[in-house]
Amino acid sequence: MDYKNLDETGAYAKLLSRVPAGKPYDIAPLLDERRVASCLLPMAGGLSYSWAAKAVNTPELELLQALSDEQDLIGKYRLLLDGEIMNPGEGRKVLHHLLRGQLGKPVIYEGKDLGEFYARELERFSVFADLVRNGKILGSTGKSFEYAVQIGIGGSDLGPRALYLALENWAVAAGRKKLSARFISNVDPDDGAQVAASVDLERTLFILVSKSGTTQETLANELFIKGKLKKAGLDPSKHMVAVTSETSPLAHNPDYLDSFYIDDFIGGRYSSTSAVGGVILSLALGRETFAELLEGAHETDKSALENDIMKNPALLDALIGVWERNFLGFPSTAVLPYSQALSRFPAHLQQLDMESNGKRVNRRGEALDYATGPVVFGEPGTNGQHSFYQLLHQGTDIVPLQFIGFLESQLGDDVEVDGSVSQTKLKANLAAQIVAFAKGKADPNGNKSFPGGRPSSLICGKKLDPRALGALLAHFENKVMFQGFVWNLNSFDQEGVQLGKVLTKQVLSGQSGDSALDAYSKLLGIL
Ligand SMILES: O=P(O)(O)OC[C@H]1O[C@H](O)[C@H](O)[C@@H](O)[C@@H]1O
Repeated sequence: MDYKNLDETGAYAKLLSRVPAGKPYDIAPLLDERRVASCLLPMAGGLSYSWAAKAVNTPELELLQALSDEQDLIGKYRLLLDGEIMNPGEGRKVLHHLLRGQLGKPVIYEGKDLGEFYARELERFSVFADLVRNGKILGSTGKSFEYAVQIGIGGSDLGPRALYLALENWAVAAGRKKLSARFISNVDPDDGAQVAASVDLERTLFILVSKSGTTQETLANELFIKGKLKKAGLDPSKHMVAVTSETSPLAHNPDYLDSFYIDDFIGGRYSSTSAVGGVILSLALGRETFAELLEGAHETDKSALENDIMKNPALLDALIGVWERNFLGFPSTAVLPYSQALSRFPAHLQQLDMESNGKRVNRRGEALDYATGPVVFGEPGTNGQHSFYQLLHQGTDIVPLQFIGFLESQLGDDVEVDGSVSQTKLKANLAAQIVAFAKGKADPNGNKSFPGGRPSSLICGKKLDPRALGALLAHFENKVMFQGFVWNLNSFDQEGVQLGKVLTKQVLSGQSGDSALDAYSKLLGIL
C-alpha cells in the first residue's frame, strides 16, 4: 500500500486552485429547494446526510473523489478490516469494526480467531446482563441490583456515557430500562463521592473499566468505592465486575464477580461497541438494545466500503471536512445535536476526533506541512443558541457546523404552546439556524449584519433509537478514520497524553527535578 502525504497527491494542487481568491466561498446562492432535495444521501439506521449547506460543489466534489481514489481510502479501510497493522506506532491491528460483524477476512492472531473471541465475550456479558436484570444474580445482602455504575475514564467513559444518555429515555418508552446507570470518571474525589451518595450501595453493581488496567484515576476510584462498600458492610467481590484486556493487571482476578475482555486491538475511543460500552448498556437497557446498536453500526461500516463518495456518507463527510480544513482553512468544527439525549455525544466525538487526528507528524513520524484534525466542540441545540452561537454567526472565524436532528422525540411527551408542540419548535430552530448561517442577513448597521457563508451539514432521522445511534456512532468513527488516511496519520495511537502522566508521577513521587514543577506543586499545596 502506498502511503502519501496529502500535499504529495495530484488532487492537492488542483483543490488549492479551487479556493476563491480573497473572499469566502459564497454558499448563499447555492442553497435553494433543488439543492436541499438533491444533496441528500441515505445512511444506515434510517438516517440521512444532508450536505446542501456545505461550501462545496461539483468541481470540488470531483477532485475530492480523485483524492479519495489517489489515497486509496477504501483500500486502506479494507486492509484495516482484514487485520493489517494499521496502528504502526504501537504495532497493532485496529479491529473495532469486527466487534459488530465481519466485513473482511477472518482475523487470526496467535492462533485465535478474534471475531469469534469478540462474539464470545458479547454473548458472555449479554447472558450476565440477563441474569442481573432477572434477579438471578444478587448483591452480597441478597438484594437485586437497581444501579450500574461505570468506573472508567477517557474511552472507558465518554462513549458509554454518551450512548447510555442517548438511549435512556428511548428505553423507558420501550419498557426496556431496568437499571439506572451512573458514571465515575474523574480522580477528583468529589466525583466518586457524589455518585456513591446518589445510589443505594446494596443494590449497586460497579463496572470497573480499564483497557490497560493501569489508569491512575480508575484505580484510585476503584479503591475509593471498595472502601465505601466495605464500610457499608458489603462484599466488594459481589458488587464489582471488570472490563479489561486479557493482558492487563486487572485480568483473571477472582475478586471480581465476573470479568469481560477486550484486547489491544480495540482502541479506547473506539471501544464503545465492545464490552466497554456493552456491559453497562446491556445491564441498564437490555441486551437487545445493545444488539440493535451493533446492527446499526455494522450497517454503517458496510456502507463505508463504497468507493463512490456520492454513495458513502462517511467518506463524503470526511472529504468535505478535509476541503474545509486544508483548503478553506477552517480550524475548528462544532457538533450541534438538536436532541437533549445527545448531550454528551459532542464530548465523545471530541475524544474520538482530537485524540485520533490531533497529530503533527505522519504515520512514519515525519513532520507535516499541512493542517490535520480540527478542534471539535459542541452542545445540544437549542441550548447552544443561547450561548456560543453569537461567535458562530458573527465572529471572525468560520466554524463548519455538524447538525443532528430527529423528526420525533423519544418519549412523545409534549406540550402545545402558541400553536406548536416543543418538538416542532426544536426542529424549526434547527431549520432556521442552517439557513441563517448559510445566507446571513445584510444590514446597514454592521453590528446587526450577518455575513452568512457559514457551512453546515445535517444528519437527520425519524427517532433516536438504538439502530440510529449505532449508525451515528460508526459514521463518525469512519469519518475520522478516512480523514486520518487522507492526512497520512496514525489515527490509532495517542502519544500526546503521555508527558503529562509522567510529570504527574514525578510530582507525586516528590522527585520532580524541575523548578517550575516544584513551584506549581507548592502553589497547589502538594509540596
Ligand atoms: O481504558 P484505559 O486503559 O483505562 O484508558 C483510558 C484512557 O486513558 C488514556 O490516557 C487515553 O488517553 C485514552 O485513549 C484512554 O481511553
